Amino acid sequence: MTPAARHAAAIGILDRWLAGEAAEKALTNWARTNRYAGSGDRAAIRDIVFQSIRCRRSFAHLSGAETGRGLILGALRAAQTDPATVFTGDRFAPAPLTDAEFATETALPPAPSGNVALDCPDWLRPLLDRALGDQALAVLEALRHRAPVFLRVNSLRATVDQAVAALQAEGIDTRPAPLSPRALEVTGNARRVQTSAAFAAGLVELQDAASQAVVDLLPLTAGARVLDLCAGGGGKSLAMAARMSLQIFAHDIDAGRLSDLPARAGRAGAPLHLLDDAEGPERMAPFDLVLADAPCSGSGSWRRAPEAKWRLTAERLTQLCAIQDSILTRAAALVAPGGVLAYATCSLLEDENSDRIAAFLDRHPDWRCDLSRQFTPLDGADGFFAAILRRVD
Ligand SMILES: C[S@@+](CC[C@H](N)C(=O)[O-])C[C@H]1O[C@@H](n2cnc3c(N)ncnc32)[C@H](O)[C@@H]1O
Repeated sequence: MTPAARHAAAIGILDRWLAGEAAEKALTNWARTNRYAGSGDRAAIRDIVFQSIRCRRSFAHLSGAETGRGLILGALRAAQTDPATVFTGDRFAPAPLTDAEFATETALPPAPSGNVALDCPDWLRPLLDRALGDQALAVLEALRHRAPVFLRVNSLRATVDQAVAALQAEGIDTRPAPLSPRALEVTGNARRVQTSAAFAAGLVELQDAASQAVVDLLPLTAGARVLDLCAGGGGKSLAMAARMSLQIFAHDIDAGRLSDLPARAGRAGAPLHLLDDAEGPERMAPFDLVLADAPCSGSGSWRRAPEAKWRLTAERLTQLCAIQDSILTRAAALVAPGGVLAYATCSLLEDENSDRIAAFLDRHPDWRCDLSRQFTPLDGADGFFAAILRRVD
């Protein structure tokens, strides 16, 4: 496909996204009905679509229209690319600019500023300012760009040097990521990772470096009984299993979220025990450490999942905070005397992080917070929060 044809495809997909369809679904549907597109085309279209979603507000401003066409016209203007090279009207390319679109071409709107330039919903800005202080602008700017791809070297299968060499032999370049000793940033051929022999053999897992750093903070001791209460895909369970020999129990309110975990654990050589509803966490309690990696706004990972930035509402945030409070209360009751409750989110907002810990400590005066840490994209990876809580004897 020509670059213009890829942009034409992105316009159609963005229109469907703006009409309410999830971006992944719109991309999949497009690929199903356009089977001539190769993997390189699909990847390029996906990049155009996701970058337009990240920068929805500033791109729409630059074209004066929040439509698929408007977002792509704004993207081209932001990149200082002549729109006429894409809006050619050739076969498979977008139609030439209309008179109205061309008018904004000759009299460009003023450069975006403030929250428009930062692609930040207005209502969220005070919350981000409160959480991030003078780093807010730099973090918001970072969230306008694509995230790096990180791997975790699975020490149950390989040393870091062995994994780097195996990846290199398959043409995948990496460099150490400073946030965690087993984290690698992929610097070349990231798209080959999931089909590589190194991945199939369990040498590496895809996992954000800050997510790995959160697991590094957990005060684990060999042989401990550990519950991953909100295990989801199991990324943190697998990372804990790779740190040392533990009895790990993985649970999620949505059992479907755990469905890939047995295969992932098998590939990684990580012994995990999945807890279904019948064999629930309460029946298997107490645990030496309970990790509550709670559902959240995902504001720390808006580079990877930018739709969430525009979907989040104040009402949804209030609901999430209530869910986080109830998960913390439930988790605390599962911890053995002298044990640890670890709380984590991939959020940048204090509302979901230190405020939830403060509210928990108000409700549970017999607990104290030993440590808390906020990671932001300025640390090099996704935004994450972690707090380590202990019951006071
Ligand atoms: C942030 S994700 C977990 C990510 C996962 N720990 C990882 O590292 O890959 C949050 C998970 O919490 C689950 N969840 C939501 N409410 C829950 C609850 N009340 N109890 C347990 N899990 C819950 C969701 O289904 C979701 O899978």
